[in-house]
Amino acid sequence: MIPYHSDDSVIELRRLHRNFGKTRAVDDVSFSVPRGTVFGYIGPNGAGKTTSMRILATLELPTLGDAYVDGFSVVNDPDHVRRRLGFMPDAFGTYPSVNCHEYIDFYARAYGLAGRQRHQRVRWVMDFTRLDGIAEKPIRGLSKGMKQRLCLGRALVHDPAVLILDEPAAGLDPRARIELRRMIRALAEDGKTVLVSSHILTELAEMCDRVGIIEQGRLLATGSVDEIQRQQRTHREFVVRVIDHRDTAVQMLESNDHVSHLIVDGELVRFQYEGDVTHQATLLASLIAAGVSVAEFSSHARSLEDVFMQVTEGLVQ
Ligand SMILES: Nc1ncnc2c1ncn2[C@@H]1O[C@H](COP(=O)(O)OP(=O)(O)OP(=O)(O)O)[C@@H](O)[C@H]1O
Repeated sequence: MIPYHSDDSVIELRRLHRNFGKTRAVDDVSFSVPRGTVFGYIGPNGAGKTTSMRILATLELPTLGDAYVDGFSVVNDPDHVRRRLGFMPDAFGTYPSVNCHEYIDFYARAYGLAGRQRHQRVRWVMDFTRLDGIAEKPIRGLSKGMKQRLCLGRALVHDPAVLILDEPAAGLDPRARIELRRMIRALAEDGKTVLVSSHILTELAEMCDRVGIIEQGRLLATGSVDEIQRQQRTHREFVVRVIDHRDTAVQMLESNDHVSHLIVDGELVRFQYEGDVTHQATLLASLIAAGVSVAEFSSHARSLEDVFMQVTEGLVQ
């Protein structure tokens, strides 16, 4: 079978749909991930991340559309896909009395590795994921961070070109999260292509080259974290402190086409403003010309969490 490649994309979702009864778990999602890059798949609970990842891992079939891993279709060539892909699910099936080394070795055998090649690969995985210090420890005694490293090790054992990691940082302490980020970046620098999910944008921001934000099955925005932040900057948050003629100020702001989400909080009037700096200057001048006493007129850049909240309110659709 000749693989399909539209460009240098190693992961590609093309108009992917997956329905469960009336639930549109994945609703017309398309994006691609170039070789050697990390793509963050971000969305709230129930957004459709796991379903898309399970389709890529050939554990679920799409209702419509297709997805490609290294050019091979998950629908038509699942065997080729499986050989190229390591999947780290969000739930970890445990074998409590098996130790870490036995677990990784078992998966190496399951992937058909034998003899010296298996020995070397298991050693590499144990070293890379820092499991070698706890090689003899039974799985039942592992911390959450150790279990996540073991699960990542399992996904790496057959040296796949593509990694699909479903919420790998969930429940990790800050140190374990930093270690995970380093490992994922090292894998990308080694040429692997990574799709990693989370419901927290800040958790992924530093490790991802690009991110996609998904909600209710629909992809709302894609781009680098900077690009997404810049797209949202047109909606800046403003705070105006009005010490006299507040009602006039509110009336003027409410009738301004660039103003939305206005909240009055004592002397403070907060709102979102969609307009460039010239419009902002005109707005301030017109408030003062109307006799409003403005003691403060300020805007602030939105945090990543604000951006996420705004995107997932559907403002970008
Ligand atoms: N096997 C299934 N049968 C019925 N509905 C399902 C099934 N799998 C997922 N869903 C539904 O599809 C939607 C998307 O779920 P999915 O698990 O893909 O979201 P998610 O973004 O991974 O969420 P979370 O962060 O909570 O894991 C949800 O409404 C979920 O209830």
